[in-house]
Amino acid sequence: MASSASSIFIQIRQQPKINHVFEYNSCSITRHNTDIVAGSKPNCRLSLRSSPPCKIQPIRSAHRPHIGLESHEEKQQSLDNSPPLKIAILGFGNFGQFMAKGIQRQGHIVLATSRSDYSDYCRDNGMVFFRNVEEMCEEQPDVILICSSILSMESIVRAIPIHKLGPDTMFVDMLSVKQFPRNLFMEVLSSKFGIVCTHPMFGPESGKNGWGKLPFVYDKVRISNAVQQRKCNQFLSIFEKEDCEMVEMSCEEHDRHAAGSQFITHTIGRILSHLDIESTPINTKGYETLLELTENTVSDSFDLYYGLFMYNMNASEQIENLDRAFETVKQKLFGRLHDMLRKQIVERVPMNSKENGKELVSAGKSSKHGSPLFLPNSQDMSDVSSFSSLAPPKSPKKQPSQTRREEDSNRVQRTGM
Ligand SMILES: O=C(O)C(=O)C[C@]1(C(=O)O)C=C[C@@H](O)C=C1
Repeated sequence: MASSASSIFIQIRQQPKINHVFEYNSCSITRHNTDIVAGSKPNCRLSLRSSPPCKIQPIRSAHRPHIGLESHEEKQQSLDNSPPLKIAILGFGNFGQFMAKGIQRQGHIVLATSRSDYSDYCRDNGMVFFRNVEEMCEEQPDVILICSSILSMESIVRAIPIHKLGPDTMFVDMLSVKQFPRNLFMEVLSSKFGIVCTHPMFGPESGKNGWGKLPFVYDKVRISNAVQQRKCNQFLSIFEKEDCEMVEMSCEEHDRHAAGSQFITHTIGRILSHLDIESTPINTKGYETLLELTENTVSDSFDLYYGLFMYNMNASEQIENLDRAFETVKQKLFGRLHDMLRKQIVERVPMNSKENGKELVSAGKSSKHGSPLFLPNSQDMSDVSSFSSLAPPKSPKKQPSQTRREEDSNRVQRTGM
């Protein structure tokens, strides 16, 4: 049972070639080769009533789908002539709604369910909202599409009344990690169901101006027959037609790449957000990029970020890599300082002079030769944490004259270098 009575207005954008007529509670939905757009200016009006249970059925079909075609054109034509998919979205937050719009733009039927009630939104946008997943599954959707957060996927999938679904139902997820949903689907679903794991590498922010050229990753994990193949092709053609860059990739490979790219990006954005970086009157382009990155990152939920970490087995390694990289950069900086310091000591500071003491090496003081020395004193240097790997740790027993720098100086003196 659909949770709420809803009206859909169908507006046809161009003169269409009619391919199919669908019936929804005795109303016909005509599908055209061009767009079918739900909106407020109706060319025809449909009433979707909640009771008796809605059934969406093709009642006339111009062409039967033909699987196993040779040419790309033929395949595309066959897909265009196939009845639209009934795509049931589980998890209808910001991301689910964003995906639903694209799915609808490509002429497919969107059913949705979520913890929160989106019946008004769905009614206004020509989609059908179900307050519970049982009723949605009674509609026998072609595709069950998981758009939930990573953290809630398992409970959502386990709650699907699988016995109500038709054979050849395709399960698709759009989570930001891939091995976890694949393994879960394989564990929970019997072999008759098809599985495609996908990841649009964009979302409501990055895809707000269109999906063209944005990567869409997919892995056809299990396709058992021609009907599933057709549904899978039809589903993927949504993104092809939106001009996404289609990337077929295994779930393992995806997770490896995503940990080193998306997870690192979100981590840097979150680190920067803790610096409270703000716009200045003299922003460089690079800084503008950082500001934008920070803003985009923190506008995503922490759950998303935590999911990228917790459910991608490569993420911990990336955190460690990041830590090491930061240490390396610090050591490069302080190491250079150390070289400079040594040079100053070797070439310009009289080693046996009292001037070698704390007063002389303070910034701005002059050496015996009259040139200023801009070096921190030994105490300051040994306080710099990264420098400590270049100099031995401070020992309370040692006198200041016994720091590594001064030991070096003494060695230089002794060897006459
Ligand atoms: O566009 C946005 O709002 C996003 O945050 C998209 C974004 C990302 O850029 O990291 C977030 C989650 C998806 O997995 C893919 C991409």
